Amino acid sequence: MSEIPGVVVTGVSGRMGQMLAHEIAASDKVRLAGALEHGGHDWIGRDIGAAMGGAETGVIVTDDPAEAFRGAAAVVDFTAPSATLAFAEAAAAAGAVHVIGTTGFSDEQLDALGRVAGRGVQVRAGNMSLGVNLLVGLTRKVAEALDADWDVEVVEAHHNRKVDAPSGTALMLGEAAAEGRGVALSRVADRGRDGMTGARTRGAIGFSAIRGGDIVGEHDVIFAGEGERIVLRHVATDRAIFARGAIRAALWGIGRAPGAYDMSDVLGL
Ligand SMILES: NC(=O)C1=CN([C@@H]2O[C@H](COP(=O)(O)OP(=O)(O)OC[C@H]3O[C@@H](n4cnc5c(N)ncnc54)[C@H](OP(=O)(O)O)[C@@H]3O)[C@@H](O)[C@H]2O)C=CC1
Ligand SMILES: O=C(O)C1=N[C@H](C(=O)O)C[C@H](O)C1
Repeated sequence: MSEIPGVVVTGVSGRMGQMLAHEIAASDKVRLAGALEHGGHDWIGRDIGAAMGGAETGVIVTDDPAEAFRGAAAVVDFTAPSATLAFAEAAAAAGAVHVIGTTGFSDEQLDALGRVAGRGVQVRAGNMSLGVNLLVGLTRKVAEALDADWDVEVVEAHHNRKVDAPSGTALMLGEAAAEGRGVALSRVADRGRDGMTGARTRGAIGFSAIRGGDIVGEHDVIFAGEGERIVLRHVATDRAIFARGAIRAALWGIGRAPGAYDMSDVLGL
């Protein structure tokens, strides 16, 4: 019988890190093989189960990626762009699948990640949930069917600790709308209205971000026409949906050829 694949969680004290550690512990398909935090974090050297306020697991939190990734089948990473770039190199060197949930990358950082994908398996998505990835397909389809008389607006809402905007999900949805219209998002995105902006540009894809309280993640894609409006909506109420998607991506990536994949590959959409 083959061994259950070992998965390392980076940023393990974070909102997603802790959710991942719980979901992996509850899974019979993967096991927690390592837990990582940055140098100086007060969880370093502690058992991850105890640090999270539960029973000991035998997995000690470390700040050394090379040590944590050695022998692991996958690394699940929901941290910050600069940390994820370093983890990409370390995961490729260790031969581990790198599942990237981190958002907020610059174009240069995405190029750098792409270069590492020549040497390792990366599965990256701004949203790992089944619902959002279905919504991406719906958005593309609706955008294909409508012309630029229909104004596209992506509105997202998140908790007050989120540091990047627009959200990774909003950008996925904007990309899908742009693809449906056959245009490059970079040419039509309208990402920050304030003051005397002038009238809306025909064909623009607009983005708005709400930040408040403990909102897990909500996304609307609005197609606003003359006399009618279509609203496609996803509401996340539990971060477990992202963690389960990430575990599914980790299992899917094992044994694949090096390259950059996303959740549509994992889910077969
Ligand atoms: N793709 C998806 O489905 C989803 C993506 N996300 C994205 O995941 C990311 C994390 O979100 P969230 O969990 O809410 O954020 P948190 O701030 O709660 O967690 C991030 C964690 O990463 C740690 N960290 C930062 N730098 C390093 C490093 N160099 N080495 C190790 N750990 C590090 C942080 O430590 P410290 O706090 O000490 O800085 C923190 O514990 C964001 O980019 C978010 O947008 C979130 C949910 C779903
Ligand atoms: O930071 C978050 O919380 C989330 N981030 C992702 C994003 O940027 O879209 C996914 C989800 O919406 C939660």
